Amino acid sequence: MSKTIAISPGCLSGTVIAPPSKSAAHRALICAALAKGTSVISNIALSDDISATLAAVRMLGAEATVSDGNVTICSAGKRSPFCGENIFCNESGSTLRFLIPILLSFGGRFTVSGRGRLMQRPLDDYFQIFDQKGIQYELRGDKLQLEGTLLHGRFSLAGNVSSQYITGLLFALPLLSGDSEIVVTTPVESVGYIDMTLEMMRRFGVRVQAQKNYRHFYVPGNQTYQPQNVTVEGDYSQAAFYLVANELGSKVCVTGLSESSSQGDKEIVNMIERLKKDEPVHIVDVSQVPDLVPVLSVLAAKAKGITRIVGASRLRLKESDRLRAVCTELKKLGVLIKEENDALEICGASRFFSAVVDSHNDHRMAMALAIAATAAEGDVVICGADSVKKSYGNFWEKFAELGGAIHECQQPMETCFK
Ligand SMILES: O=C(O)C1=C[C@@H](OP(=O)(O)O)[C@@H](O)[C@H](O)C1
Ligand SMILES: C=C(OP(=O)(O)O)C(=O)O
Repeated sequence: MSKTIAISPGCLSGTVIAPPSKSAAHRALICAALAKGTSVISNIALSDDISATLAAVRMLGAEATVSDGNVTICSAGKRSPFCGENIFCNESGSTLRFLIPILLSFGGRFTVSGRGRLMQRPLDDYFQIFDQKGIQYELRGDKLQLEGTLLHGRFSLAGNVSSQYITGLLFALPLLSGDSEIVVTTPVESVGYIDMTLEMMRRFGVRVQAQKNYRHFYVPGNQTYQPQNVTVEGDYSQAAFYLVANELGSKVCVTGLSESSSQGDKEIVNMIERLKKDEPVHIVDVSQVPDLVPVLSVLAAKAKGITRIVGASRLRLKESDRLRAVCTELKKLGVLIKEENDALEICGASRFFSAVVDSHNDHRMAMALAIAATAAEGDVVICGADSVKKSYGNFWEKFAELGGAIHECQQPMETCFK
């Protein structure tokens, strides 16, 4: 049975260390697995997504030992072709899309699988590449069977569905026996994530030339990842929950964030400043920072004026259809909000009423609703609250440590209201 949590209104206060960046952790673990030698990746939190990548790293042939938030990875940097292995990615889009080209660089026959919504999230740009490159594939339910070997050459794909395809190719192509290029056929969204990939690859000694505003990448082949020790920096997309809570009256000091970070989600700091301005309409383009939308919507509901969150079409392709989920759940709290194809329009100065809301099995929804609950006028009950473990396993413990008034509910739901 999934967890249901009731939250009584009240501000949070205290200090919290931003959890390690999930995006940086995926990248560091993968680069370490591709390097020949020993790398130590420090400040790792074993969320479900990172655990999935860690398991995949072991399937790449690396030994990985976890101790006290540090992962020591000892790898030969390569493995023999696969013969029927299954790589389970749980619900992690990053794990799935980053790993597919890497696994194909070793070649053979294997399955990648997932659960929840994962295998329904788009893979079409990869399928088009497979059709062109003679890689066999069959998607059946939660399992994708693959057979073939990735060869160097020219790869073209769209830039507005998921940057994770580009990251996956960038990781794999330097391992191939000749040079490659990636041609991106539409303007690139989520550029900050590509920067994080290129930065991590540079740290592991691998070079790529990004050209024409990320529409073209030249990737020399025959490169070798060099082992590296990396400390994963704090996560701005998670810090965003506390930073927004502060705008709703809380006093949380978030430590462990790097001001020089290449995380696109650092933009939350500027977005908060913009929404403080007394303007009738705020237009916020989220095409580079999709993960901020659930909590940004909570902020917009309390800001002055109307906020239009635009450039948000890919939000429908995440753990939930996040445009539908945000709209449905904020409406239950009493917010005037409208969903469009690729946008949300939110009326500010809203009151949040007592309600039973649902996370849609989406960690960022659960956490955004928890922040809304701190400023509500009565208890808010969140169903599917354990979805937070996808990215932030101890979110509820931290929330309680900061003074969040939560209690776990037993069914039936009415017992949740005190
Ligand atoms: O590369 C990454 O680490 C990520 C890229 C983004 O996905 P898209 O590029 O598919 O928008 C983001 O939503 C996801 O949480 C993490
Ligand atoms: C979309 C997310 O992750 P992923 O794509 O890796 O599942 C997320 O963390 O919000």
